[in-house]
Amino acid sequence: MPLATDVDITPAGQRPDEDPSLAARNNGGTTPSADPSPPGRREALLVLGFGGPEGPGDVMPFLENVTRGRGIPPERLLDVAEHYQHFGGVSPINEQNRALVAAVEKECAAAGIDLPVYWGNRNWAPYVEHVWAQMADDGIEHVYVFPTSGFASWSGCRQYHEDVARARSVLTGAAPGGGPTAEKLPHYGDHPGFVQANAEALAAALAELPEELRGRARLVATAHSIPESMAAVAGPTGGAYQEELRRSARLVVDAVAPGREFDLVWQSRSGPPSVPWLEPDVNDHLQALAADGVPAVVLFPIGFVSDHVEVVWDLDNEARETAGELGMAFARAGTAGTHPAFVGMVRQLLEERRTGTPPRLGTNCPAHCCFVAPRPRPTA
Ligand SMILES: CC1=C(CCC(=O)O)c2cc3nc(cc4[nH]c(cc5[nH]c(cc1n2)c(C)c5CCC(=O)O)c(CCC(=O)O)c4C)C(CCC(=O)O)=C3C
Ligand SMILES: [Fe+2]
Repeated sequence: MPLATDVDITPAGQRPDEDPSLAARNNGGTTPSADPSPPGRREALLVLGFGGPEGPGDVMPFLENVTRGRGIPPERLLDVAEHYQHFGGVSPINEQNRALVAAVEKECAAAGIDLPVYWGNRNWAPYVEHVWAQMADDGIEHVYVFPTSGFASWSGCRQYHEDVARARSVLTGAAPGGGPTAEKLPHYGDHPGFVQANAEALAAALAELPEELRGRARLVATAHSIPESMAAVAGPTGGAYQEELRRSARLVVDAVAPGREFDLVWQSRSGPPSVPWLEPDVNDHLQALAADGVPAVVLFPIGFVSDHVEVVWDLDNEARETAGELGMAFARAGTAGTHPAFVGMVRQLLEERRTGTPPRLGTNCPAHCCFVAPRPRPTA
């Protein structure tokens, strides 16, 4: 399948360019149909990930892909590059997504669903653009897109729609219509499979604490901070990022300790200090808890689906160190990963759409939903 020239000549490490007109396009071309999957249509599932570097030389080009045109200061990039270099320049995220794909393939096969599963990324190879061309080549006519993010916001939902639209827009030649049609699967932070995977992890983390501290430990959900301006427009009526995360965390805590108090705080803030992002930061929050005499904390990163760099660096190193300095006991719950309940959820979301369950939030987003205007790209 030939690709548009500007994509073909994209050097390794540089993401194929974005088409700014996509930002104004409803849904990025991923509107689901209300009908069930027609018999005989050749379909696939695409696990759409964030992407991450696979070696020291990949780190800076990866970071440039992620932050292109987003006004992130160079000092911040150098700082984050160091986090990646602590892991030899390799993010665990790609291996984790490969494992998820393998688990979902197995799950689908066991359920008698005969459908290929592909994997593509926004910010690193295999780029979604190239996987789209591959799927077109393989004769796929329709793709269900499962993003590795279950919540609203430009970063967590709309950008995945835009990734698909970009991938479709660069296809030429044999598939001038953009190759297979596409639909994104819905938000899943409140799905019983996601909740069960996180609840079991939270229970296990709580059990790591000395017994006498478990009852007094504060349960603290974390998610990626985003700019306040992005949070204000998340979802059809705004504020959906925090709302969905809070609901998800509530369901997880209730599955472990019904009605128990918890906090929702933010991690991994980026951007210049002059731009307000969601607060409090998890480290500041630990300070406040310590000042209140809280002796122990259990963090559960509800906003992420695997233990990637944001989790293993920002929580297992930075937040753990903060807690240590404050004399608080610390435990961190694992993410959904390849928990069977989470893998089963992916199959269920797919089956629901194939049998015509009405689209839910995250599938058929209205035009203004989560919309963040692209910044002008820096000129060379
Ligand atoms: C809401 C959200 C999620 C959850 C939803 C989802 O999962 O999609 C998420 C996930 C992730 N974020 C990740 C990494 C990064 N995010 C960055 C920057 C940013 N994230 C943002 C938001 C989010 N990010 C925002 C608003 C920015 C500022 C730039 C912009 O306005 O777009 C930067 C730039 C450097 C910096 O941190 O400043 C990096 C390196 C990784 C990969 C980890 C690995 O490699 O293991 C993952 C899964
Ligand atoms: Fe991020």
